[in-house]
Amino acid sequence: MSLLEVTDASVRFGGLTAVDGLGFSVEAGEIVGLIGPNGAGKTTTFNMLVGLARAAEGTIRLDGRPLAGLRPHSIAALGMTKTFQNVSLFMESSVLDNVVTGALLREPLAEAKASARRVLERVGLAGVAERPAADLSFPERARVEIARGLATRPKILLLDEVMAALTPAEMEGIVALVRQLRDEGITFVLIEHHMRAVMTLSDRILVLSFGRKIAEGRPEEVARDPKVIEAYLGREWAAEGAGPGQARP
Ligand SMILES: Nc1ncnc2c1ncn2[C@@H]1O[C@H](COP(=O)(O)OP(=O)(O)OP(=O)(O)O)[C@@H](O)[C@H]1O
Repeated sequence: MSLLEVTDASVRFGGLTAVDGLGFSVEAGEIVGLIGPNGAGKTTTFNMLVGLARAAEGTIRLDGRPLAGLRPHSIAALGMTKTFQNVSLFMESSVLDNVVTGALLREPLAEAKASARRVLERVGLAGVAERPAADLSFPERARVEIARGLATRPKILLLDEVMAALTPAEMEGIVALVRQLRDEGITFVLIEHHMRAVMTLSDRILVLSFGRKIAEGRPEEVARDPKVIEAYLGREWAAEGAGPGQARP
């Protein structure tokens, strides 16, 4: 049995089908990349998985358990949570308090604080625990976002563009952190527009276009798939070759 199994899932917003008959599975210990053009349905897929968007059709199972009708906190308690697109920390709050919000899912405040400190140690941020999140560098903020997810003690953590604001050199540290966390037993699905990062990190890649899965396979297979090059990669490779990634928010 796969850790996560999605079968024929669709999400609609009025007349728009943002996720269209999607099926895929994720094995425990994998790092799976989710790529595709803007508007392809990647974030909606994550929202559907964690209970923030309702699947009109299809089934989602975590460890064999159907998630239909469950709210985000219940799904997080079962072991799946996501980070928010482009990092969305409480900037005025301390790094520690940002991470405590994740730990409070499972524990009362005093224990949650102790757990959050352990998580900050794990991601290399123990030294900045008391600082406001706004004081941190972009790579440190990406670590806090990951730490907040980790604090919920996920089996599977969905990362939504946590590297969006990073330079290629800064991404290397996050890539190494994700690998380390996977080696410690956490499964990842990541949405990322930085192709070098997603290609290096992922064991397997799913490609979405207009809400449908158009390809799936090992990074090198996906990278030479003509459908993927046409729908997405041609543009992304060209953009990366032309200069630095996205502007910082
Ligand atoms: N809450 C919503 N209400 C209506 N339409 C929505 C909503 N959320 C997303 N959509 C639409 O659903 C489609 C898929 O959007 P989604 O954000 O999932 O794409 P994405 O692949 O994550 O894009 P990006 O790479 O730009 O983040 C888009 O057409 C988007 O405009």
